[in-house]
Amino acid sequence: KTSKVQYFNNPMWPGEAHSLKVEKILYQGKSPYQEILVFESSTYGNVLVLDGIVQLTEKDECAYQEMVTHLPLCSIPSPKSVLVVGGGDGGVLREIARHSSVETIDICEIDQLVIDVCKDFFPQLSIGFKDPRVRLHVGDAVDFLRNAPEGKYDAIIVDSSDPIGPAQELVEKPFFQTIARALKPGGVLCNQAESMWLHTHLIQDMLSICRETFKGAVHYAWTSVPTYPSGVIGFLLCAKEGPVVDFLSPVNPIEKLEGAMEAGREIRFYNSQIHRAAFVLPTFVRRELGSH
Ligand SMILES: NCCCN[C@H]1CC[C@H](N)CC1
Repeated sequence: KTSKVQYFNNPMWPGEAHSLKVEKILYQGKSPYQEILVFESSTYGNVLVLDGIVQLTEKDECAYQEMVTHLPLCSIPSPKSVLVVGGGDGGVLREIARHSSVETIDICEIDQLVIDVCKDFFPQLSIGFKDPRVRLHVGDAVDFLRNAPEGKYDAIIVDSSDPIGPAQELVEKPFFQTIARALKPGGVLCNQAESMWLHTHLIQDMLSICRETFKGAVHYAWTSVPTYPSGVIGFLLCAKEGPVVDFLSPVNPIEKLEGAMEAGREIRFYNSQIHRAAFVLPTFVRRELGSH
């Protein structure tokens, strides 16, 4: 009756696969950048797949979108201008909207079709585009950041897919240098940074690039996302030199946020304790990443 969809038999995670039971295929298409699939799963709600890689499911997207957003934004006193790279599903925008100190939210997403498809099939995420502070730029973030004014943003969130498709350039040093230039002194970057079980070499490379590029704190953090390969995903938190940022003690705790309900849904995953816990690393990771 219903087929199983195998994912992750992909060069990013050789030798492993993860299946989700498919109730119904809702959309299949191809943009100039990637293949796009949306299906209704039997236990995780609707699922978004790009080039055969699960990007999000309705059931567990809260873990990723809330952590990738609140780890940086709760680490600085009063974020005003924020940039999202990628994030075309709108979930990160929904989370940023909870921060009433934020005045402008720029988003640079390369694929208009992802935005359109998510508006049709993921209303709980695309609600993020409704916030009046959001300014959408459809195009390549490498160009966008190269042309961005110096010192414009308090926070930049790179909500990218994996570096084997359109997101390949987003893990290279020149890109991080344009991010550092676009941040205010003491500004912060949060970058999607793959799994500690699968990609410590890639994480090491990104960490050394970030330690050279950002003179403030640089930390790896992680969280649980059951439908991502190995069930966990990481984040790189980087601070530009300037007012000191201590990622491990949130100065702007989420509990204070009055905007919680404005985003059309209360917080489901993030809290101040899980913020601190995210930076606690297993021994093999500290050894392999040269724990700082
Ligand atoms: N905004 C949806 C999350 C996009 N982030 C990536 C999805 C694919 C994963 N392998 C890595 C994170």
